[in-house]
Amino acid sequence: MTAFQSVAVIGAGAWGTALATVAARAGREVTLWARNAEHAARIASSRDNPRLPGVQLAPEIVVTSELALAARADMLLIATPAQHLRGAVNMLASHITKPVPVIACAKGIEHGTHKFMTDVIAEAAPHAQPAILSGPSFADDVARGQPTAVTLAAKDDALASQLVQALGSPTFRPYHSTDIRGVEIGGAAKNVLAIAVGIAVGRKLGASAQAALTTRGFAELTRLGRALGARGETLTGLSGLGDLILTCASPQSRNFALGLALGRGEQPPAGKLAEGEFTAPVLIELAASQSIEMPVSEAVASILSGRSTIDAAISGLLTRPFKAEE
Ligand SMILES: NC(=O)C1=CN([C@@H]2O[C@H](COP(=O)(O)OP(=O)(O)OC[C@H]3O[C@@H](n4cnc5c(N)ncnc54)[C@H](O)[C@@H]3O)[C@@H](O)[C@H]2O)C=CC1
Ligand SMILES: O=C(CO)COP(=O)(O)O
Repeated sequence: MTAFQSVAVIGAGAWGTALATVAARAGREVTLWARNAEHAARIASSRDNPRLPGVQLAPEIVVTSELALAARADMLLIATPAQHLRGAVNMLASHITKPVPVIACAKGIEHGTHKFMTDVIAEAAPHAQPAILSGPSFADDVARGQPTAVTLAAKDDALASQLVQALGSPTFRPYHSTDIRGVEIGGAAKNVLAIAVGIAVGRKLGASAQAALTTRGFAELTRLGRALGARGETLTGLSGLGDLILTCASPQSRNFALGLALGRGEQPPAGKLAEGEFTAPVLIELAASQSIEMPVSEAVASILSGRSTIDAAISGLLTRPFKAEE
């Protein structure tokens, strides 16, 4: 018997919808909250969500736009885009009057503050018990019940374990951890690096370049992680290397797809959230504040901001001084 019988998912996009399905599969009572009443009513009656086409919502999932209803749950999953997480938690804060696990499911770093998602939760809802869920998991795969494994971290290991018990099932396997920061860094940085790799593939630089860029991307993710106190096993685990491998290898990733389009000189896919676009500038600010070199992420940020052309950025990376591998 789990301590967390009911689950509310805040944000009814692709990931929120997939996570609602996960929680229902694990036997929880599930509420999926959409901020738009019309959108909620449409999903509630059609049992599908245009953000996750072809996936039928289990009949027992309650879809609502009433925040008070969702906020009653034993645990809350926040599945908005990273830059909207504070707004969502601010709305919930007055309902969180006792310790309740609030799990960040977004991947990113807040603009302006350089804060990671669990820090934003702690600040916006002081009674919340912040946790983070991240790892190689496309919403579509997860919702269809394809096997996936992720990391779920909370400050308290016993709590992280209980949350894993509440959400886990044979096809969705969370591994518990207390390395919150390590999990957050992997999820945020891999999106930026996936844009870089997508650009290289779009420019037809070859499979060897794809492997080299992914690996050097991992080296810079690790450098930042170490500087911010992340554990090595987290960085090489599901939420670090695992998610980087997935996202840097598949056009199913919206970040990779954005890079691919840029590399080919095409228009990026419309209406698709690519978090790396928002994370890139804040990631390099954060790295600079720690005196950490992140040349691949820096190249992505300069291309996205128009400070550099793709060809100049590639040439800049290829003509860096030779150095020891680290
Ligand atoms: N789609 C995926 O495969 C995965 C996505 N994620 C992460 O989940 C987060 C959300 O991504 P998706 O669901 O894919 O994006 P999406 O674009 O499909 O959906 C985002 C949803 O958030 C809602 N939203 C925006 N601001 C809100 C607010 N203030 N309050 C409540 N709802 C709000 C939007 O209406 C939309 O329904 C991102 O950080 C992404 O990196 C993580 C793992 C997998
Ligand atoms: O985070 C994800 C997979 O783990 C989803 O990747 P994209 O946001 O690039 O689609």
